[in-house]
Amino acid sequence: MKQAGSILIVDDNPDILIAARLLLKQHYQSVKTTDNPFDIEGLINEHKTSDQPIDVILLDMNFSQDAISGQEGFYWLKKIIAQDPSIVVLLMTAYSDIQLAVDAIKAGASDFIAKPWQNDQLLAAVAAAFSHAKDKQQVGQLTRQTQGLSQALNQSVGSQQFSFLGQSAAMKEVFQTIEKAAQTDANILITGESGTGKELTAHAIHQASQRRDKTFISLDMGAVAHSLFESELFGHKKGAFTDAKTDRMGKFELAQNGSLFLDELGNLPLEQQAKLLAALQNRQVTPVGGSKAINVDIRLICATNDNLQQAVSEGRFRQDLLYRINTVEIRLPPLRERSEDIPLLAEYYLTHFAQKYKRSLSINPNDMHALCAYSWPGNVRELAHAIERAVILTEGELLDIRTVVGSQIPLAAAETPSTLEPLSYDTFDLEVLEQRAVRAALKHYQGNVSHAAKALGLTRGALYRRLEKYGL
Ligand SMILES: Nc1ncnc2c1ncn2[C@@H]1O[C@H](COP(=O)(O)OP(=O)(O)OP(=O)(O)O)[C@@H](O)[C@H]1O
Repeated sequence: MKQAGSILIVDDNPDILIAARLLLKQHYQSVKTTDNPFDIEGLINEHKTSDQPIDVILLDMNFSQDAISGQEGFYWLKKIIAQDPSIVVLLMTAYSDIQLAVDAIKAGASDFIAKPWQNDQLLAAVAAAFSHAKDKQQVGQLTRQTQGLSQALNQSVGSQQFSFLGQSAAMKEVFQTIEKAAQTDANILITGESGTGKELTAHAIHQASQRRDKTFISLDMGAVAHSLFESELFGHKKGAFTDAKTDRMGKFELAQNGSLFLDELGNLPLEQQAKLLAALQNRQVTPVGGSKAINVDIRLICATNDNLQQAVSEGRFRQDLLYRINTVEIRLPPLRERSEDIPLLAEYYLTHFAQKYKRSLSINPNDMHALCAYSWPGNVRELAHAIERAVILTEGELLDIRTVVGSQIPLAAAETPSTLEPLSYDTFDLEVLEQRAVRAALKHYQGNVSHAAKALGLTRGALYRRLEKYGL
């Protein structure tokens, strides 16, 4: 059986080309020949975009008639190495000269063959060249992976990992789903408003999975220029576009055997959505400017604060891609719907930032109620930032909540239901009055369903049913 691999033979003597080709063709899948060294560059490029990039070149050292210095061989050898350092070059000359051989190897050739050759000698030299080529390709692949990983690492320095906390029923359900889904290789879609902890959830899934010892790679689609999506996801080959100075691995390859987290997925343009879908279906990616598909084994975790179902109905997102990525969906509730978590989070971030800024601070219980009553439109991120700001600005030992979100927090509001707007009695229709009470409570508690429900003497579920009933 022929071995996979591609050889190019360059010699100005047609007899040599025919003899070498006939011999090597019996052993290798692709053997090309040329008598003109000026063709080399074009042939390398042509093969790069086909399925069989050239692995080994057998290169004559002298092309002009009677030339014996070998200088031409050295010239073309250097050009080949500059164009594609992963190609292995075997030099050939009719003038066996030990000094030439040493110089050729110093200049980057893998070996040297004297013409006329013994067939078994040539075959042994070519086999060694192929094994050298394989090593070089692996080293190149590992170098690119290391470069990509250190780049990804640099990007994540600064984005500190916090504990993932929650004691509300909603968050307990989220934690349970994470545990269950992490055991499988299912694609997971995390939805939720900004700052609700989607990125923390993605890390938690990776950590709870069998892939925890492999890489976790994330890509913020919101921060990538449209023209670069494909290259960021699938990588690119050198020269694929103006700025592609070297081969570069995409995030799929970097996440090989690990987890790939695509944040802000709703930003992906339709054209790239089709390519992402194909990559997920085939479990293969093809770098931009390349032709060889690479097998990938990743768990995909996506996050969005967009409503993707609505994006589908508006034609901004592909239905088939949505089906592919949301095998399991985890919805992170906004903080205002789980105010039971606020004391835990506030204490956690207070301890963290007090330690960071070397302060000793506590929160007044009344102020904790105020924090719970506030609607936190920026969710946990806003709460964490607010606590940090307050730790920095507070002068005494009690955290100064006013500095946290200024006048936005209705201090002690949770304790003064008398401040609710009075109901008007132009009717005694209980349904109308109930509707007004619901509206007033929601307005007063700035949309915080838990607090409004408590003030109305309802469970949250009962309040939700009324919201639905009255179309609120
Ligand atoms: N349950 C939680 N426990 C502790 N910290 C949390 C929790 N949820 C979120 N945070 C903190 O809030 C900040 C925002 O979280 P994260 O980046 O995961 O949110 P996100 O939903 O991905 O936001 P965005 O959509 O804006 O990217 C982070 O500092 C994170 O540590």
